[in-house]
Amino acid sequence: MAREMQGEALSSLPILDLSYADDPSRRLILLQELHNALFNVGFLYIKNHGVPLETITNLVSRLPALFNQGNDFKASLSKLNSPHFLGYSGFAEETTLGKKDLREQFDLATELPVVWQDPKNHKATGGVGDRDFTKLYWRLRGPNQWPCEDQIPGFKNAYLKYHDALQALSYRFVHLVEEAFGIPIGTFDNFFLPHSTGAQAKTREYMPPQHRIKLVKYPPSTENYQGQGVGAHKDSSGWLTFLYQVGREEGLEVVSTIGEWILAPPIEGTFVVNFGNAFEAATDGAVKATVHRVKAPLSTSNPRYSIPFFQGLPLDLTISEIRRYIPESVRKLRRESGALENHDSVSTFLDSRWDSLGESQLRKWIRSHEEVGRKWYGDEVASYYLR
Ligand SMILES: O=C(O)CCC(=O)C(=O)O
Ligand SMILES: [Fe+2]
Repeated sequence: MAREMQGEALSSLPILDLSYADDPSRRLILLQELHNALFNVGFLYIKNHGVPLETITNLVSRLPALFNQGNDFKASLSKLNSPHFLGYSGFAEETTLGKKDLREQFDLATELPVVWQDPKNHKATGGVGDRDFTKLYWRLRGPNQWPCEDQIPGFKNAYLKYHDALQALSYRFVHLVEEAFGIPIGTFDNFFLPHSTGAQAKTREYMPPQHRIKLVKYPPSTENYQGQGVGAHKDSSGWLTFLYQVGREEGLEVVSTIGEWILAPPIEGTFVVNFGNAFEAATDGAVKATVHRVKAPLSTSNPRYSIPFFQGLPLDLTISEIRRYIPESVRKLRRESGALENHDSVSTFLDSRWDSLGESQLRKWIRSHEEVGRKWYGDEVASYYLR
């Protein structure tokens, strides 16, 4: 409790109590706070979110053992084994803004089979209905690489439970966003749920998406300066992000509305929620994908662990399709407050080549893991996306 109060005092970001959603006398307060967080801040905490503490602890308690495994274990789960960019990437292997990110990570996702069809073996119309599974971006979808059960006992089960709880939370949260947008609850269900009856007439059926979860470790710095855990960025892996910050190690910072870095410290019992590039693009910038970064822990600190859940979208969905669901009353909020920011990552969606989520995701993954991209997609494809 003391910790929670300290955190709340430290952070100037809004903390929304999701239990208000079930209380008719307070629901409106929650929706007003959400409206403010969506359109004026772009970053928020949620508490009383309904994810059982045990579900979180079961996964979190296995992180030290997972990251303490030796190089052979980590190499056996390397992302290089996976055309889906799922698996381990080592310390300082990623760069943001031209600098190494001082973190290591396991990328996991919704456990799903491969759907991609190799055009060499299938006709180009080899999809189901109007879906063409020979499109290269479908190759992003596929199963996880799992550690051996005897090496990290209970890991797979703990991960799957955590995934399902976060998926459910994310869908529930999207319903609140719909309400805050003033559109019927369930409008976006078509994107997430199989055979949903959706609140609006369907344009077409989508395949429920694959969500991504990163398990991240930021070790204490070995030098006397504080390096970059991850450089300033907007999230590009999904629609909404639900971040769990483990323990008490601070480091996450967010750009405020007046352009200053503010701390987003861990607050017990909360998730941090923020919005990805696709969300910013779909709302014409009315809801911003807020820039954030993580400072590496000091040499005297403990390691910092975090678990971002990136809510996915169907790969064959386009930003123009999503825009059709966003009312003018929402989109004009941005236009009233100024011009669209010229961020490459958001304006990417304004280029018709990357308009589909699949194209933009394939581009993003190849650009951040070039070696994996070249290995599984070939030099010609990699060069196309790296241009
Ligand atoms: O580790 C964190 O707290 C944030 C990580 C993050 O922003 C990301 O991986 O996109
Ligand atoms: Fe992020």
